[in-house]
Amino acid sequence: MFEARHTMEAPTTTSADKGASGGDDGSGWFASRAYPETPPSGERETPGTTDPALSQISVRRPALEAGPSRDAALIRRTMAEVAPIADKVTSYFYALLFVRHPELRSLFPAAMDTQRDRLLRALLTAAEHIDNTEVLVAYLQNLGRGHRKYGTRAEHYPAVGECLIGALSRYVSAIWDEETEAAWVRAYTTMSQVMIDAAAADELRSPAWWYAEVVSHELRTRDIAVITVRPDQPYPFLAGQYTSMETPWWPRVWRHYSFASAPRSDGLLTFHVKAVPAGWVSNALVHRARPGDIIRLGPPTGTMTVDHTTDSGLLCLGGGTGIAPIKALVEDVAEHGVRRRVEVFYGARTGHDLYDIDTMLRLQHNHPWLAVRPVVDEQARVQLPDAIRAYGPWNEYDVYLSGPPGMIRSGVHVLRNVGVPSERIRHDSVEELILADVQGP
Ligand SMILES: NC(=O)C1=CN([C@@H]2O[C@H](COP(=O)(O)OP(=O)(O)OC[C@H]3O[C@@H](n4cnc5c(N)ncnc54)[C@H](O)[C@@H]3O)[C@@H](O)[C@H]2O)C=CC1
Repeated sequence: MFEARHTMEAPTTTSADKGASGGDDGSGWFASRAYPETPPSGERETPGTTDPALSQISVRRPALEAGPSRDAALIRRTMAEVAPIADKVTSYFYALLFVRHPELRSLFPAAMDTQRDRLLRALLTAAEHIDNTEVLVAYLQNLGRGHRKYGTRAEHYPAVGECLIGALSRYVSAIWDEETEAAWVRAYTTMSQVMIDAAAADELRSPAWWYAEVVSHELRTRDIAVITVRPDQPYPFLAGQYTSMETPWWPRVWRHYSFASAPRSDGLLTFHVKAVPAGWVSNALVHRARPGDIIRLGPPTGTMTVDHTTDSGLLCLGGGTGIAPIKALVEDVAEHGVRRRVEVFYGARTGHDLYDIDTMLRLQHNHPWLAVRPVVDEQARVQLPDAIRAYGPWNEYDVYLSGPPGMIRSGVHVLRNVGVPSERIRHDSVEELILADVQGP
């Protein structure tokens, strides 16, 4: 069996679960420029610190030239080789991990099918942005914070890194050489350090997860429920963000749901859940959950939030349960009290599937700046994104897309077509959405 020739460096900050201090400074990444102190819009976090442990990391990080680096090229080449055989590589990786480190098995769900996609997605995303310090560091920090709820600790990262390199070297042996391995060791060490630091910093300000009690459960259609929960402690978030949820029936299986309301004074959180075929978590939430049940919530995440520094109009497209965060955004605009035009196109397959239309029409009734336009597939001659062509112009609007991945893709296409600049278009990652509805085996 392959043994990594380079030893994984031990993390430089102490474990996230030991109350270590740490910051979110991602300086010293592949490029020479420093990571900016202000995170991308919507990210709520404290600026980077000058923790001595971190300056130590900067020194130890690879000092590479700005621009596309040799390491980045080698990593991209590996990932291009891995892509067509991703399933095999990830299966082998987990086999290696659980044989060498059986104590880590309990951190993962009993059924590993969906987990496999997650590792690969994380790697592909990291490889894709390896030359874009800002995007990559923000992504990894988020990943590090999100890993706290799994019970991940700093000392787990070297084990994962060794098995990852073991799996890669075995399956891309044709191009694997010492230089490639050294590039992976450097990249993984740096990436895991960003995650560890972000987790440690997050530990100082918020719990790894929240317990929440279901306080109401309303079946709106045969397969859609509106569920309201009360977290056991304050849960700060922004309208337009989403969270991860674990039910008592499927331990360690987490699924993403958007907040369907802006933050409320009573602290309650509402979600719209559609039971998808073989979707374990969604079926449990729709058909099994009842008031009194206790679920777990991960931290809030996502950047599909309203920029309150401008008064541009908002164009919102919500397809199916994708209307949930759109409703939260409308409430957010209403609470800020600034008169700005908000146009919502709400798409569904049938009139019956417009399960939240009464709420949206009530909001329209109360707010003269809001227009809500239902688009029902079986009545409209065009699909949701195309429906916006009959209105506009939209090039001065900030646009929010929320719904199935196909709708997001075609929505971006239509919007670009009608002249909306890409920097004005916001939506959650399509990959996240695909994972949100992941099927069981
Ligand atoms: N529950 C939640 O909090 C959230 C859910 N989502 C995602 O929204 C989706 C909702 O699923 P369903 O309610 O079953 O929606 P659905 O599949 O019934 O689609 C809703 C509407 O979106 C439009 N649409 C769908 N596919 C399209 C395509 N390829 N091109 C153009 N328009 C298209 C159509 O107008 C359709 O009626 C899921 O993928 C879910 O992950 C997104 C954000 C939040």
